[in-house]
Amino acid sequence: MELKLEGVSKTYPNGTRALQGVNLTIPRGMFGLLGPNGAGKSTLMRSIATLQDVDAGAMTFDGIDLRRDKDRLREVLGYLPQDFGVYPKVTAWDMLDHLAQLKGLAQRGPRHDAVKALLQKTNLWEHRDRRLGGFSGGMKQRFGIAQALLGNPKLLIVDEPTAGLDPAERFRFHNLLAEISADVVVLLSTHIVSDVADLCQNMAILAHGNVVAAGHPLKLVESLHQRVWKRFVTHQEELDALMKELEVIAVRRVAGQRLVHVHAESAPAGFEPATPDLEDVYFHALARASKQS
Ligand SMILES: Nc1ncnc2c1ncn2[C@@H]1O[C@H](COP(=O)(O)OP(=O)(O)OP(=O)(O)O)[C@@H](O)[C@H]1O
Repeated sequence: MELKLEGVSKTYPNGTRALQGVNLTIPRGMFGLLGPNGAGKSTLMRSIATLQDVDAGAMTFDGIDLRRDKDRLREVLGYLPQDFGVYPKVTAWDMLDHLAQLKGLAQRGPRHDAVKALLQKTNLWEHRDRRLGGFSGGMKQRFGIAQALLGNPKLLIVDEPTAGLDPAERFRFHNLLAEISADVVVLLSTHIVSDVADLCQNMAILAHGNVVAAGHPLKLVESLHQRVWKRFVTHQEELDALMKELEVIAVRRVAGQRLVHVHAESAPAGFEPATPDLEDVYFHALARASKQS
């Protein structure tokens, strides 16, 4: 069971090339799709969710041709969109029950069993009679996952689900996704690097509609071993000079100071070795991509 994308391209009518020949193989488990704003993540998510058409390329999931058999894909798809809205005056139970009916769960008994199981799974059972308008951001996102899981999907797409969640809610949401991903393909789109570092067995980085890096997060980090160097800088002029001379991949704030990470085959003067992490992989891939474009 895998999702396969080959040469997927999409240009909007205004000429924006949102996807430029995307090739990806996405196996069972959590797959993280990282990219900055405008990289094309949502375009790709909506296209896989059969909500919009691509111009070229092939997309298949478990023997289903996504471009031809949209209805078959929808039967096995769960989708939590980026802008998931809820009816504020409706209770969690009533809303999920209604959505379950729309999903085709016609018989009351089995439907109620499914609704109950999903509210329990997402830790919302005790809040079932509360109106959705009173839910916190994290509770709304967990409700979003409950509705996406109706009908036991085999492919679950979640688009930027943790934006705006506090650390405790994010942690809870991560645990929920990790639990679900044992049985299904979960495609998580995000611009938060630590979401992918914490959760995903496989990942890709998208920039300007292109896949600029893909693989196992730890292997990608390993590929930068002894190639990332760090140094604190105090003055802007120092930083400007480094930017000109070296391949600066990130400037972070650490305890109020600026810490520069550069990519180089050996230590530049004044730099010491840094232990690379997924942020280095991400910024290095983006820097390489913007140089090439
Ligand atoms: N309906 C549209 N018409 C024209 N251009 C669009 C449309 N939707 C998206 N775009 C453009 O396509 C590119 C990719 O957008 P997309 O929303 O897929 O990126 P993203 O990676 O999901 O970014 P974000 O995190 O900001 O949602 C951007 O340049 C965006 O402005």
